[in-house]
Amino acid sequence: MSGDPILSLRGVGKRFGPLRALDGVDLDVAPRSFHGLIGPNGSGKSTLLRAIAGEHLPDEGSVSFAGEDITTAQPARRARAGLSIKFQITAVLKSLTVYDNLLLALQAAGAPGLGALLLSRTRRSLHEAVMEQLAAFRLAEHADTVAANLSHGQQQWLEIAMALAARPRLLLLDEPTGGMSPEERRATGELLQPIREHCALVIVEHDLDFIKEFCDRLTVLDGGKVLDEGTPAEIEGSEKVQAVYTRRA
Ligand SMILES: Nc1ncnc2c1ncn2[C@@H]1O[C@H](COP(=O)(O)OP(=O)(O)OP(=O)(O)O)[C@@H](O)[C@H]1O
Repeated sequence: MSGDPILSLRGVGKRFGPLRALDGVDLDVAPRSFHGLIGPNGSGKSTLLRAIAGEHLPDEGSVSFAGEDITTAQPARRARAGLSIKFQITAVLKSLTVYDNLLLALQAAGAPGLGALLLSRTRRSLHEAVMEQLAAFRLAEHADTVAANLSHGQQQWLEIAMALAARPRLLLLDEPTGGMSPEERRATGELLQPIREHCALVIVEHDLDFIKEFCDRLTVLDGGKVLDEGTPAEIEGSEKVQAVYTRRA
């Protein structure tokens, strides 16, 4: 990898009782690169993402982000350092409009306390940023739509737009295309491309065709260990990986 990685994991382990969900995982993610985590069900992908996010602290090993050791840092400190997460569990407030959801995310990113929402001056000063971000995720024409009335795919895009509100240097996505139509899935790949200008991405996905199209590198987990790592072409040609997927198919 040329230059220092933005994210670096060494020997990360996580147990749940007797189960070793992660076992000696190493991972390096270059700045502004897209890195996919793949592997069979139960191989540890979500647990690894949660260890990076700070939702589960690892029992062993280290996690460093932008040169800072964040192995045991609270999620808020990770966010301040420039790490943002969108998980499968929705963060969208469904009774609010699309516009107000994104406004809240921008205010939470820039100003402490939600009371600022009541200040119309704050709303005005953020209007351009809200509309720009909505346009980037094909949601501008739905600004006044109540979030509950969006399609499933549009709700996912709104969540991603919200997770990007703080201009993070690394975004973590856990199966963002789950439940999407093929067209929404393709569009998601396109909508994520421009974030490369300022942000790296670590993404968990089951859809191999989707992930190999737009990730620079892939890490394959199996039984909590790294089975292989490489470019999508290298992983596609990996006999170890093929053996695991054939075994589970
Ligand atoms: N909070 C928890 N408590 C106990 N066991 C857990 C917990 N979270 C995950 N596990 C177990 O750890 C292992 C790895 O789970 P994880 O969800 O990380 O896998 P995954 O690769 O993301 O799977 P999937 O593709 O099905 O989402 C599984 O055996 C799972 O049952």
